[in-house]
Amino acid sequence: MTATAAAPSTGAGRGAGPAIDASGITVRYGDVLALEDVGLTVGPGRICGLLGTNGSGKSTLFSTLIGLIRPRTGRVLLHGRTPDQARKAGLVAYVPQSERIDNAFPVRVRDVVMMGRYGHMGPMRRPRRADREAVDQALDRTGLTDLAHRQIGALSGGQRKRAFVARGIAQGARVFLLDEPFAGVDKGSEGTIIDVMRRMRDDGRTLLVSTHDLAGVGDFCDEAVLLQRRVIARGTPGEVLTPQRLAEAFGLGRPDPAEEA
Ligand SMILES: Nc1ncnc2c1ncn2[C@@H]1O[C@H](COP(=O)(O)OP(=O)(O)OP(=O)(O)O)[C@@H](O)[C@H]1O
Repeated sequence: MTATAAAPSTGAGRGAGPAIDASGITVRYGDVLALEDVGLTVGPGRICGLLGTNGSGKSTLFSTLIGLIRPRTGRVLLHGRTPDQARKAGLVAYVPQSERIDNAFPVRVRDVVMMGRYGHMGPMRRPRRADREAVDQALDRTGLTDLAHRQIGALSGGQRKRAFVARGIAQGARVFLLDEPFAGVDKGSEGTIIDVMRRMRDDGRTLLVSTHDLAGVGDFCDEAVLLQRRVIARGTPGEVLTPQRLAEAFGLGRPDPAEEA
């Protein structure tokens, strides 16, 4: 499946073309075909669920969207910019499954969120009032104001995820790529993360969220993509999460050495 063609644009707000526009993406790791002709278009202010079994290519797609992997074929535009341009402009934030943070590392939540402002500061990285205000707003948006002075290592997994989302908000990112935000968090934290995501969408930000939580997808996603090396289905959660399509995705999830060659 390929993406809807759209004229590149330089804007990053609502109504300025797709926030995420990828087409014809093929990625190989040696002999392993990880993504094949993948297309994805997500409009501004939308939450899109990225669904697929282990090994279906979700992390590879994230890495491609953020420019860490150069696809063999295909094209990615984020708000009309290449991944490198979008990253340099701070337009995109990637929240991986587990941040490599040493729990004993003495850094407060507020410091982590302030890191999102580094691109806005001079070489001395001395925060100005605008930086402090952006951090306060991001902490508020993610419900972390009361934990701002807590050590990052003293947070729960869900709170830590919110701290990294807050860093992206402070940075001014418009596109968020969230890799398994619910992994290892309890139901209460999951609800809080969903509230945060909805608020971000209401602010006009765009979220691509990989998840195994198929039951919850209809609750918080406007649209969904079912990935199994290729795009098997995309549309509303109701259109995508049909028993037949899920069976297809999970059936295709079994290794097929002949196809991987
Ligand atoms: N560095 C690598 N070298 C070789 N093969 C890789 C590499 N990274 C991923 N793969 C393979 O590419 C395919 C897609 O992997 P990817 O990590 O993108 O899947 P995923 O959907 O994110 O999986 P999970 O849900 O387990 O995180 C898999 O077959 C995987 O084994």
